[in-house]
Amino acid sequence: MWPVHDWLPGLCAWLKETPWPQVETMSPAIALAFLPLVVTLLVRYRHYFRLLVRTVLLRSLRDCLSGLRIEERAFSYVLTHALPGDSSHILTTLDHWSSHCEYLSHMGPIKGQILMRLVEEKAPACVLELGTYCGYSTLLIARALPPGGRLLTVERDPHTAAVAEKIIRLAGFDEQTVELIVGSSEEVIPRLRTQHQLSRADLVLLAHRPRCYLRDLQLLEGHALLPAGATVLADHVLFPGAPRFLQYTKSCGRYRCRVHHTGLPDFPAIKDGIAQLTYAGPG
Ligand SMILES: C[S@@+](CC[C@H](N)C(=O)[O-])C[C@H]1O[C@@H](n2cnc3c(N)ncnc32)[C@H](O)[C@@H]1O
Repeated sequence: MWPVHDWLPGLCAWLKETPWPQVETMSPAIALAFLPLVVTLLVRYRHYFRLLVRTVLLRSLRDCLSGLRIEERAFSYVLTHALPGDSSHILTTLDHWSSHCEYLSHMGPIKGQILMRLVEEKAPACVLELGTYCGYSTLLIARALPPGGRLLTVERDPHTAAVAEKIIRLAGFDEQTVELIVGSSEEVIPRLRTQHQLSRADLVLLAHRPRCYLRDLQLLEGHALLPAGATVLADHVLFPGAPRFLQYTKSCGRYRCRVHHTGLPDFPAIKDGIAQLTYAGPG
């Protein structure tokens, strides 16, 4: 799940560009004159308001009413509707729940296709994912791994990780194939070699917090965990956006970069992108 403070600034950026009048000094007649502007903004940014309502207001209301977190509600739905051992069915069940019941901040099927296609094409022996959430993208990667391939996935929030663990095991992946590490990326990355026997990550998915992507990419470089030719995928590089990360990867001369343009799941009008980088080595 994206913390509100990650994406709300992006939403507000457009509104900030508008020169708002000094309300306290305004007469009602002038205030009324601004009504068309307010209506125009509401219409123009309706998709962002709808997203705000679904991801913050309705979610908080349901959390209060049910006493459960959204991840736990998603898991209950999966348990009662999906076929155990069938990762494809679990993925479509999560998509269905997100579209028809409650909006889940997962990767969704369109970006999911890009991710799966790349994993199949690159056939990585070791994959590292930062930001497991409910395990949606984890299942996509695990399904596409070559025989003997290994996936390490890192989730900071222990409650979310507990749900992801159950979904991953329900789909039939054992701990040899998919290892879930509970902890924050900046603490886990330096311990990957010694505590988790990961000497290189052939493919990395950054899906945790766009504002941490640059720091964590540099940590991976610094700990020599990226072999030359490694693929790094970074989700949400356009919304909420990771401008410093994109600028670094384009200007440092060690990455080939391409952005796949997509929309958010169920909000195609909100433009987003997934960056695909190829690491050339320390140079
Ligand atoms: C947008 S969700 C990931 C969605 C997931 N990849 C999917 O498609 O289902 C982001 C997740 O990253 C986790 N997270 C945020 N910062 C993190 C960090 N520094 N290290 C590890 N996990 C983090 C959040 O708790 C959240 O569960």
